[in-house]
Amino acid sequence: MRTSVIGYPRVGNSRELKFATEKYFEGVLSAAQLQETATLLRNAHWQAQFENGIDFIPSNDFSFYDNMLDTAVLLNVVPKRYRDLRLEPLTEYFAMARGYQGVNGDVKALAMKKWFNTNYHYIVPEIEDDTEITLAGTKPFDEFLEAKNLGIVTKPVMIGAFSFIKLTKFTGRKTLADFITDIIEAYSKILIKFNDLGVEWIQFDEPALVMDLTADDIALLIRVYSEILLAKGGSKVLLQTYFGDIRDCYQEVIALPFDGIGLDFIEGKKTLELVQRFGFPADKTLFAGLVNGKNIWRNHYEHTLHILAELGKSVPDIVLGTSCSLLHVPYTLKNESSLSDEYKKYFSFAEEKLTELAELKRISSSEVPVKVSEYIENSRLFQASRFCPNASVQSAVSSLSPDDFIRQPAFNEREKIQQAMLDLPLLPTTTIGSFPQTAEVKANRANFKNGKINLTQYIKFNKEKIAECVALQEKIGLDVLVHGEFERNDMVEYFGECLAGFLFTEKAWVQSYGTRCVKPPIIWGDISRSQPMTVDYSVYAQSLTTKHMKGMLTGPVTILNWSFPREDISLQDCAFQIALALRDEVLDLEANGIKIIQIDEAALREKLPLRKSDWHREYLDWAIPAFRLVHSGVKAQTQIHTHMCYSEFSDIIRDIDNMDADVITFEASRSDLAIIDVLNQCAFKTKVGPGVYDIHSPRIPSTEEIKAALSRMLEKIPQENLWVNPDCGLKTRGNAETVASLNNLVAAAQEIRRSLHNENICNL
Ligand SMILES: Nc1nc2c(c(=O)[nH]1)N[C@@H](CNc1ccc(C(=O)N[C@@H](CCC(=O)N[C@@H](CCC(=O)N[C@@H](CCC(=O)O)C(=O)O)C(=O)O)C(=O)O)cc1)CN2
Ligand code: MET
Ligand SMILES: [Zn+2]
Repeated sequence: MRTSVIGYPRVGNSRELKFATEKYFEGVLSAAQLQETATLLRNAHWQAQFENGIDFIPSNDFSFYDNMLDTAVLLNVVPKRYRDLRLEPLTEYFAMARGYQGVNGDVKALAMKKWFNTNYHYIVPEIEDDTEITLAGTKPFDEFLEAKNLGIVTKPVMIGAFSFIKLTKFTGRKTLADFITDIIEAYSKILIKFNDLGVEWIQFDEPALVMDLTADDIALLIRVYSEILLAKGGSKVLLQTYFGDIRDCYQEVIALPFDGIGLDFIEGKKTLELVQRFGFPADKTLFAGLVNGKNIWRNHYEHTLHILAELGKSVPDIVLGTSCSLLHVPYTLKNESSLSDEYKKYFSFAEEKLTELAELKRISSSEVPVKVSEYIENSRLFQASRFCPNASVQSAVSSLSPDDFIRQPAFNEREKIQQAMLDLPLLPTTTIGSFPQTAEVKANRANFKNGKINLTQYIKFNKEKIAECVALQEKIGLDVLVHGEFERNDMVEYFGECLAGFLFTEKAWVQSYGTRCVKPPIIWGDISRSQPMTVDYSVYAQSLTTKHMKGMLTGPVTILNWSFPREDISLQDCAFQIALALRDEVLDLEANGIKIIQIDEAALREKLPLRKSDWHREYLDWAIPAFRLVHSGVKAQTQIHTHMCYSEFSDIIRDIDNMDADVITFEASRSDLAIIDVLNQCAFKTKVGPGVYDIHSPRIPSTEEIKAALSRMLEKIPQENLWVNPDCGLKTRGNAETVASLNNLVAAAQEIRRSLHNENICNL
């Protein structure tokens, strides 16, 4: 049996790519130096896979920012506004990813969206009417040759044409029909080029096939591949799917002239059934995704070998692989020196997953698999229960009643009470919570962790930063203030560290977007709160100002979705455990005089099942109640805010309203305010702060630009319901651009307020 990896992490075992790229952005490293780091990383990643005897090692999975963006650039899908900047190729590439503000012009970044149900984000390509789609680059070919020169034969991977089309925006009058021939031709040229290079296998990633597909989608899939595959020559083509099963197109896919088909047996609930029911062609290779590419738990060999045996009954040629790219897991447990082996033996990061593939290959080739020592050792891990339960947490969850999920009084009644109590101006201005996590803020935390400073010194520094931040916000003229989140490494990891039931890693970084990484905590046991987590800092911040200070918490669904969850209890139970812990925190904040409390549910949309039929039953029916459980105990006077990143929620807008928050802020600027129409159509009751500028870019928005955004919002949103705020937290930004942007935001709000005031008087 052979083994395959769909994709490998690229940020570097010690985040080398992140640091090099950020230094390149600062002008400290040259493009050539950045390229050198990239080369070293690619080599190291191929080497690690080679040493584990992986038979199908990916190339072209490397990216300086994102693979969708790479594909767009390769296909010449570069919008005119970036081409007009006349920049060097690498600078133009980063201008699309992050925006550009410099001597050559001022252009916003392309939109960024969640990559299916992961915390990774991709750049949304834009095809304009005059876009000339053609093969315009050499990256996949160069990287194949680079590996070949090291003596490693790789399987180049590309985002497949179907997924590329589905995730790309057509911005002009023309539609897909006007471009399809060119897209097919460009992909055909890619195949011809691979064929010329003597590539044995090419992998086309088609995760979009696990979504609900229409008849038109299926027709498109068939057309695209019937034509592209005519060009494959001697090379073999693997159609790789992941993040679910391909129930809507399985029969069509197996009838197409692919040489291999990659299926996900982890998230694909129906994958095994599909293969058994409809069969698998004898002339094709099945790439069976059985080593989980998303979780960090050891693979259960007995289970995996059982599925392989089942498949073996009807499929002659099977390659064992990962269920998706390993991009979504950290590099290696070898970096973890504090975590005890008692825990570590249950975990498997990317490198350990390579070992698992190697071990499974060895075991399955043995005469008596159950006698192989690795098999025996693995079985032992799964025999005993490893969790130590917390009876009081479990009983609190099981005794929840429907009333615990309902806040009283109803929205309309408390809206009036809050209006009188809070005395806010029209179009109140606020921020999402975090202020820049500057080098000194990170260094303070690093020094405390390394024992260079003590707890008192650590807290003193954070309080000084809070005081500066409050003074700054007052100077800028914001209405509702925040403490700035200087004590938080990350909005999820911080709460994980405060709550019982979580485990932590030191270096287990996973890429989220561009150079930004997260270190998801691991849920090990039942979750509980042993002491207040945010009250001291919030109360201190409130003591410095007469304006309202927002308490700031991360919601239960987001904490769960951005952690590595345990797999022995349901996600619902886990979310309710977290919700109960946060509920106590909310009540403590309220009891200590905090009048506005924000409970971020940044990741609520992320784990919405990819298929509509699963949305409510499998997810929303517990996720929305988990949020409600956190805030249902507060008084009418207390205003509950929530925040969601990426406003891809038009299709679940009712559920969002049903979270029953008083105010929601969300990302809107980078997706062109598209959500505003939806809010209007569905008579959304919650007050809204659609972000007026993009914080993922260092670009400073002008006052005029923000005023234009607000004017557009006011066409659809009643003025008394509108808040003014950036898209998301400011932690990734620098101080200078933050102050400039917020000054413009407040100026824009004040000007619009004045014109509304005059209008309101005229209307009297
Ligand atoms: N979990 C999560 N997912 C999310 C978001 C989020 O905020 N959190 N936001 C959305 C966008 N995604 C984002 C993901 C990461 C970051 C981000 O800023 N990450 C930071 C790391 C944040 C962090 O954990 N910082 C730690 C560790 C900092 C660090 O690198 N320390 C150095 C040493 C200290 C120094 O730099 O001086 C080290 O460990 O080597 C801290 O501050 O304590 C980064 O990549 O740079 C932002 C947005 C969606 N998904
Ligand atoms: C990714 S959502 C971020 C919310 C958080 N309160 C912050 O401002 O950083
Ligand atoms: Zn956000």
